[in-house]
Amino acid sequence: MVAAAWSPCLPRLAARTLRHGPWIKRNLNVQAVKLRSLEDLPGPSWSTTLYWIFAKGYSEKKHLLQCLQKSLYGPIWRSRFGPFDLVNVASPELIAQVIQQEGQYPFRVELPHWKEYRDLRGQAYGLHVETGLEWHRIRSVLNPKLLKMREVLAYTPVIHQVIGDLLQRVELLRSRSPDQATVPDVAAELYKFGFEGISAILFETRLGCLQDDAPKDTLRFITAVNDMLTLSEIVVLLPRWSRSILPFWGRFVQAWDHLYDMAQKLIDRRMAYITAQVNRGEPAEGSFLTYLLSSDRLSQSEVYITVLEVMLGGVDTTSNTLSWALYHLARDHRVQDRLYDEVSSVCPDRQLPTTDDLSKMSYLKAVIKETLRLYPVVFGNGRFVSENEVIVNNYWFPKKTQFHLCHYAACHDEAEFVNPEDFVPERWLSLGSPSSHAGRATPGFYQHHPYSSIPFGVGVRACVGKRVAEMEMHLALSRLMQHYKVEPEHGAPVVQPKTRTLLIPGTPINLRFLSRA
Ligand code: HEM
Repeated sequence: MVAAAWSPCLPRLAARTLRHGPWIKRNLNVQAVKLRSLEDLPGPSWSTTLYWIFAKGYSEKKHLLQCLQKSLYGPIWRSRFGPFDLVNVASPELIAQVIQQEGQYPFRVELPHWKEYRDLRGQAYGLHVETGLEWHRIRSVLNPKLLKMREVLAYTPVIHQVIGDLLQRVELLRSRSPDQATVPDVAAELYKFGFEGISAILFETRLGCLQDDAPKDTLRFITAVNDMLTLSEIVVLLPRWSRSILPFWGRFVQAWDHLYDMAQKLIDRRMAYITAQVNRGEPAEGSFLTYLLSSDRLSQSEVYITVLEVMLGGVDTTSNTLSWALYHLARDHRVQDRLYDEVSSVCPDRQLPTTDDLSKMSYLKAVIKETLRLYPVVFGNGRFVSENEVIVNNYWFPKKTQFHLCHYAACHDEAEFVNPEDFVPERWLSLGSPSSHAGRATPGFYQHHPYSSIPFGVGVRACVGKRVAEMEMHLALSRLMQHYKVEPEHGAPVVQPKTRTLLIPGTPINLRFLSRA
């Protein structure tokens, strides 16, 4: 129903009309309509935004600020804050219109503080800071190793090993808890899982993050990621002169230094190993890093920063999504039982799921999709359309307009999803499928606009780790279900999300893992 209203034609029409100024002809029988401009957009004043962020506590609830502003101004509005002048779009139709006009080399947002740090240290810019052809060059080196299904399948054995470590870790933590079942702060444990998993793929090295005596470097890395993401939001708002008085810039630089040092150390170690192999006349065996180092398409400095950035993309995202999935499964036994039935019928007797098996687990996939709809870890994304003028919703925008894609508001919209705050994986099953739930057959329940929930983004700039993330999450969740039934801790409070660059659990999630043996 909604999908039918979505017209891919507008951007094409827009592209043609732009050359003739801010006018658009809807069809041959209708007079040309004057397009509105940036100045015509509704939106809060500077002081209102400051009031919401600092007095009303939205600084850690930016996802809810999207919903509040959408309810006040409609699906498109302008907001100004610090150095930002944003056009916010918060409906699937308008998000689609922006993405379809993003140009050949889409650009998310300028990160002057990241760029400045890289300049300070003489490092390469990397995937997030580079633009245009340079970004494309790096991305085209990564895509074959991270987005081709055949390549991603090759990472399955090592991910199974890491999941084995996770299961042992859960056992250890249960055995230490007073009720022999509770694992405190599940997100922190899954963070170590995410870190170990992505390191095993990228550095071709096991770090041992899930061991009791995890290397100190690893723990320091985890703190540095947290510091860098938190400080990044602060540093970008502060004027340069404040750096000599306030501690934030110095701490931001220190956090990046830690991250870079560790990535460099791991890559150098692996490089020494590969060089020794080659010197012995043996073929260089390995996957991701060996490919990057031997392809000669990136400089050494680019390899350091690119691997680090891919790693940063791959830790918080999968771990938080898995944490929320377990949180809801623990609270909804109907969903958990159904998931367990699916996993145990496809893989009886705790057989290790293969990727073929995963393709038969539609409910498992629906659980992850629904988790990402309720908690899109990238709750708001950006498009800085620098090459083209853009028309969205009959507004004309000049080149260099910064758009904010309000994904959280879009995927929590009642017009798009019936009872949007409920966790209902059935929404994602096809209507006719035997596993769909007849009782949910509300009109529009199974039909969503294709841009209503796009947690990984869409198009050439979409998440480069999507396939790896899905593989990790599907394998980990199916194996956790084979071993445990999860329940909330007795008297556990409701956990609300908060924003810290990403959307994350606001308080620890403690769960009871009951053995299914
Ligand atoms: C639940 C898991 C994940 C979610 C929801 C997610 C989401 C996203 C989103 C929304 C973007 C921006 C896309 C755009 O601008 O259109 C992105 C970019 C990115 N993601 Fe992910 N991601 C996840 C996991 C991963 C993993 C596992 C990796 C690493 C293997 C990764 C690496 C990256 C990188 C490097 C970028 C930047 C790509 C570029 O700028 O070209 N992500 N991700």
